Amino acid sequence: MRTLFIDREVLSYDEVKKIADSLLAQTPIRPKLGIICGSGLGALADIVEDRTVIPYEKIPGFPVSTVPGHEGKLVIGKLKGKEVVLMQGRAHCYEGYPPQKIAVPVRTMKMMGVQILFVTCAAGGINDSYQVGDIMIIRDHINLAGFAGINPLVGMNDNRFGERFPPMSDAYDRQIRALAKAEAKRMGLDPFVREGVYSMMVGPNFETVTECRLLRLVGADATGMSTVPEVLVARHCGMRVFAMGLISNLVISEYDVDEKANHEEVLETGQKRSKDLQNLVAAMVEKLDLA
Ligand SMILES: O=P(O)(O)O[C@@H]1C[C@H](O)[C@@H](CO)O1
Ligand SMILES: Nc1nc2[nH]cnc2c(=O)[nH]1
Repeated sequence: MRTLFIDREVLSYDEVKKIADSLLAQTPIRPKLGIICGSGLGALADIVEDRTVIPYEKIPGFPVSTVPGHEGKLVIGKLKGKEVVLMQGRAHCYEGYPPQKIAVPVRTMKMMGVQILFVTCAAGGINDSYQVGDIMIIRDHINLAGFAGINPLVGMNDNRFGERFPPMSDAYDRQIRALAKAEAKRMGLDPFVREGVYSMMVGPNFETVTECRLLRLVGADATGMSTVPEVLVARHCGMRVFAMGLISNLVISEYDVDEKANHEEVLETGQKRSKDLQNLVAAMVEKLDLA
């Protein structure tokens, strides 16, 4: 097969299948739902029962998280009686991983039987009406990293994973977003729940003031350093996707002010909102049809 330079990071269909089979051999659970926990949001794993926990280091081919707030464990078990596989933390491109490597856990989940993927992240609020602690249901994204060629689908395409040119106009499942809004309302969380557009920069630095202003101009409501590669790969392999970002901080969009974005605030906000996120995810999972 002709190789592009990134192909050394692309695990083949058979290699991913091998990882999935070895994980399934360690548990009686057959997950249909996958969940990825963003920065400081790993407490979602606390509501998973009957669990098998496998550190990413023990899974050959998995990218290992290196940043605080990402435990780096795969948790397989039951949530509200439904069989799930949850990633307690993720790896990011800014840690030095090519996006093709970020794709590995998502494709592994698909081969384990996952049909629906929930993705969570921490994000900086750009929309003027957003406040720290808001939960933004992601309606669409802007793949700014993709504008610079950083896209996990770049490289030879194996049609067994998915088609060469996947559409992305319907990336975020309308029905599941409606379910999230309905459940948030029922639980009285609606004053904090928004729906908006997420933009992905690679990071690891937070944005400059002018970058924030640019992002606002192009229609982004919140910005982060993850989620998009996972969503692209999940849609490529035919999963339904739901994603939400916790507005962990507000971006700095005024020149010459003293405030600065920082990772400590991101983790603190995650802790404060962790119960609400757990409850919202649990309520949604209870109602999801995972036949
Ligand atoms: O994994 P997520 O996207 O939740 O993490 C965000 C982006 C950076 O990793 C970190 C910055 O504080 O939070
Ligand atoms: N790029 C970016 N990522 C974040 N993750 C959490 N907050 C932020 C932010 O303000 N900017």
